[in-house]
Amino acid sequence: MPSNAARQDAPTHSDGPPAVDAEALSLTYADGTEAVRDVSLTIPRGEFFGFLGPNGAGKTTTIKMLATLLAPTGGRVSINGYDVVDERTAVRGTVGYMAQHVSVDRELTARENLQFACEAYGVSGADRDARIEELLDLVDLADVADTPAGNFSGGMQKRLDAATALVHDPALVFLDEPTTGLDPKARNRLWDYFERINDSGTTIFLTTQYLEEADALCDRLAVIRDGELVADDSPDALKRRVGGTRLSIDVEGGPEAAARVARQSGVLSDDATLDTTADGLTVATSAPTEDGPDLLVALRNAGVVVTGFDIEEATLDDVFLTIADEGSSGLDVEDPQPVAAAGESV
Ligand SMILES: Nc1ncnc2c1ncn2[C@@H]1O[C@H](COP(=O)(O)OP(=O)(O)OP(=O)(O)O)[C@@H](O)[C@H]1O
Repeated sequence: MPSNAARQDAPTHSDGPPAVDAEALSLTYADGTEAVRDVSLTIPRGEFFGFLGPNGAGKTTTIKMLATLLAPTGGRVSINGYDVVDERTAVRGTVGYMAQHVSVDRELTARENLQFACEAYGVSGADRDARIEELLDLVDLADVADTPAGNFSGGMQKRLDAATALVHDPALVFLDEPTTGLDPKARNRLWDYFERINDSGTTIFLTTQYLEEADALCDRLAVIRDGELVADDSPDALKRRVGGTRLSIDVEGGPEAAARVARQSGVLSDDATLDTTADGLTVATSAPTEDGPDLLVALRNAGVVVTGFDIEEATLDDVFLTIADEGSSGLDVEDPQPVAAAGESV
């Protein structure tokens, strides 16, 4: 499985204008739905960027504005240096778009699908054949280049679909939930492929339902909720902001006494947050190696019998749940709730 750590050497291609430079971007539909509100976002060239959010949050509306398929009703955005309203054609020449639903022609072979895409994007002459062979190799379809796409598995069709979005060698490619419905093996192969195109310098703007996918691939993530950006950071920084590490402590006789000891002992660090479970306590903390042992000692000294102890790293699921639980201000809160305040609700 790919990892962010392994990919830190990927080129960033920071020369030239950013891939995406949006300022107060907004879109209100004709029926009054404010789908996107005041989104400001800069994505440097070469970044592998993930765009996450619950259903109806405004992801597709945002992508459509960036790809010039919808005109913003407020704000401005330039793509690879071109304005999406005033320089639409130029923007389109620099972006590729892989929609959620496969759009390959099942009657045509893999090579014919790519030839068709070349015609659509105006790729011609000697360049065209070389580009097609290069893409067939890149997505591991060279051996089946002359097989109709209708005979391909779902994963192979997705790889072909992704290749068709790249025939004109775009600087930026939008991948809208590209692995939805694929089995884990097919998903992993597609991940390899996305990493390869990113390593070759293409900026990637990915939306996905799979947080594990975002975690594995993306240098940076933004989260949109109710049309507004509520987070924009690296996957690791987002996890730290929802508590970093969680201690889970099971006790005998219900959680109330343990929660009282934890609250009154004063051993937990200032940024720790305390919650109760059916079997005991959870403590979200950025200092697990101090808070864990100190709390266990305090509990033992107070006569609370500990029956289980576990340490879990925060995941992107926790980031997502925090947003769902706390509303749009969830991840804007830099300082988590202090222990004393959390204790009031115990
Ligand atoms: N053509 C439209 N007219 C009016 N409202 C729309 C239109 N398209 C989308 N919306 C609304 O705009 C909001 C954002 O929708 P959008 O499709 O951008 O969200 P999304 O994050 O892509 O959701 P999903 O993950 O379900 O695809 C939603 O409230 C949706 O109902």
